[in-house]
Amino acid sequence: KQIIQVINPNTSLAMTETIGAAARAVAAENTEIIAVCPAQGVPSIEGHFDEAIAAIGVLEQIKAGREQGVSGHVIACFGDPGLLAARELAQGPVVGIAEAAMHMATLVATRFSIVTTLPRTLIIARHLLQQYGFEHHCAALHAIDLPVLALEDGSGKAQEKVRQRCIQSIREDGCGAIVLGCGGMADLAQELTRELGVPVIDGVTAAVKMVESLLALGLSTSKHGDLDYPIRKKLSGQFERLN
Ligand SMILES: O=C(O)C[C@H]1NC(=O)NC1=O
Repeated sequence: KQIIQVINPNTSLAMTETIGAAARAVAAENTEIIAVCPAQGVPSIEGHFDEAIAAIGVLEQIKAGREQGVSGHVIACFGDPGLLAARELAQGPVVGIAEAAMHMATLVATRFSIVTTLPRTLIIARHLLQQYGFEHHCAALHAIDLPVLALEDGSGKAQEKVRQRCIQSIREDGCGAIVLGCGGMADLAQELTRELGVPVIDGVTAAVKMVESLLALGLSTSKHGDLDYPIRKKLSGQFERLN
C-alpha cells in the first residue's frame, strides 16, 4: 500500500471530510488516503493573508507526513498555498489542486473557465495561471460571490450557485471544460459533468491521480537545485517544530 496525504490547508473539519471522501472515491486499490488539516490556522482561505497563515500549517503537515512515511502529498486548496516550500520539505511528489485541475483541463479542452468562491480570490487563480503557464488556456474566471464555508453550511445554496455559474460559463465563455476553484467543491464535479455534458474538473481528485501517476513512474520531487531540502538553520519560537 502507498499512502497519499491530502492536506486541507484550512482548519475546517467538515471541508477536510468532503475532500477526503472525494480523494478516497478515486484512489487506486493500492493507495491509502489520509486527509488532514492543520490543528491551528485559518478556517477558510479567502485571500493573501489567509494563504500566508495556511502555508505554515501545510509545511507542518508535510513534515508530519514525511515522518509517517507517506509516499506523496496533495495540497487541497485552490491557491496551492506553500506549494514550492512544501516541495523543498517533501521527499515524495507534492501536487496542488489548482495545478492538477488546470493540467487535466488542458488535456480535454483547448479552453477552460474557472468557477470559484469570492471575487477577491480570482487574483490568486490569475497568478497561478501565469505561474503554471496556462494563461492562454483559460477563457474566463468567475466567482459565485459566497464565502468558502458556505459550501459546508448544508443549505445547498453555494452548490446551486456553482451549478448555475457553470451553465452560464459553458454558454458564454467558449470554454470546453470547467475547473472548480475550491477544495470544498470536490464532491460536485462528477454530477456536474454528467448533467452538463462538459468536463467539470475538480482538483482534489485530479491531484490524487497525478500523485499516483508520478509514483507509478518512480518520479519524486527533484532534489537537484532549488527544490532541495531547506538549508539547515536554527528555527526559533513557534517555528522550532519545523526544525
Ligand atoms: O480560494 C478559494 O475560494 C478556495 C480555497 N479556499 C479554501 O479555504 N479552500 C480552497 O480551495
